[in-house]
Amino acid sequence: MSVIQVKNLFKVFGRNPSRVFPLIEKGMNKEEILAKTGCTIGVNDASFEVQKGETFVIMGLSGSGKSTLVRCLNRLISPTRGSVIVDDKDIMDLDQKNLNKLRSQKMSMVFQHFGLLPHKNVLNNVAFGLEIRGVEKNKRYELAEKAVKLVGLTGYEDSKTAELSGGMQQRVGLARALAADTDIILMDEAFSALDPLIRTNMQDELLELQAKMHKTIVFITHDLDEALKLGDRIAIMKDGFIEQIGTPEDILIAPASQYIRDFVENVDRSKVITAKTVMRKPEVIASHKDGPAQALRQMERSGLSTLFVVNENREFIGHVKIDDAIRLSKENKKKLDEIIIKDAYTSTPDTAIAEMIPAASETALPIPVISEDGHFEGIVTRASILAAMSSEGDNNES
Ligand SMILES: Nc1ncnc2c1ncn2[C@@H]1O[C@H](COP(=O)(O)OP(=O)(O)OP(=O)(O)O)[C@@H](O)[C@H]1O
Repeated sequence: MSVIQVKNLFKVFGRNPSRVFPLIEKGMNKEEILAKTGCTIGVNDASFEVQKGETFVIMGLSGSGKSTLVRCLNRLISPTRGSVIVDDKDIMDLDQKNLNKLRSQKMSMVFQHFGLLPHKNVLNNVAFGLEIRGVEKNKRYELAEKAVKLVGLTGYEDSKTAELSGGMQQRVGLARALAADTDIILMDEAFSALDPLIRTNMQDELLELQAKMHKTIVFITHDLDEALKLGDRIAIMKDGFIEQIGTPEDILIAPASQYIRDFVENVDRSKVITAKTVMRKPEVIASHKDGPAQALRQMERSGLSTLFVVNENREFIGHVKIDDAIRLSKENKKKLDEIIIKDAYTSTPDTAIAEMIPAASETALPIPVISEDGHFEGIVTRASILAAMSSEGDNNES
């Protein structure tokens, strides 16, 4: 279910912005339009939807339009054209009162430079948004304390925010958004001012929090690694345009333009590409009801020395080796059960292929991919991992 829908959104800065549209239609670019009219295109025809519970990252270099776009979502910046629908309401139709309500109850925002009140202590900063909303005192401190705990700041409630490190100040900013308990959180370069190590910690914590809370997050960053790590989907912007929207894997595997291809060239693909993308259906599998003779016939026919075994619900049971099947068949045993090896390495569809590399190298066997409910989804081979890791596997002509 989409909670934010952005349709053909434009933001043009400067006087009389409407004169820019015929020039855009003529195909003039941002620089030409700036030279001719003095107007700057901040966002150029952006359209996308953000799904409930999704972390949607907007990524691009400095000046590409990310901040402008995210500020159009809560009308901190007024779009020149287009619409932003939040929960079925066009935010352009809201009066000031309802707009304030949207910002305090529906979409909170975490800023790069924290936006805290330096003379107030941590708890009061976190409770501040609730105070504005008129939440009764006991309740707002209860909610604020809960949020402080969530971001790991217990014990610092009485500290002045100005005395805290950058990382801790950003935790306060995040706690404030969490205390407000809005469904949507907009995060504008929220981790960009932090030292690398603290930044990585904050990213990990956001992922952990998000796994529990399932907020809808729009996260702005100029950092590709951060985008790939946090985003369920990523929109990459250039000169106000959205060049591509896709999952991290989509963007690495099928970059939509040369610009994106150049951008992602040096990314460690093995950390982003998952088993789901490289797996294929196993052509030959055995049923747990088969006997050793049947399994041996399957192996001979397909030239395999190992078979994966499933039950009648296609749940993965284990694998059977040819030597064991021969032994069992010589002993005239009827059931595979006693030679099924159950503790082989398996993967889930969401496992990054980087994690599978040691197992793939060690066993040289395909790795079974098992869904959460135990179903045998497919196999990943060493060759498919290697192919996915090299950009040779890309599906493009150039
Ligand atoms: N108030 C403004 N008046 C005029 N031009 C503006 C204004 N705000 C932004 N712009 C221009 O709009 C374009 C997009 O800027 P924006 O700040 O959204 O980019 P960004 O991708 O967020 O960059 P950064 O990461 O540097 O903040 C830029 O060309 C910028 O110069």
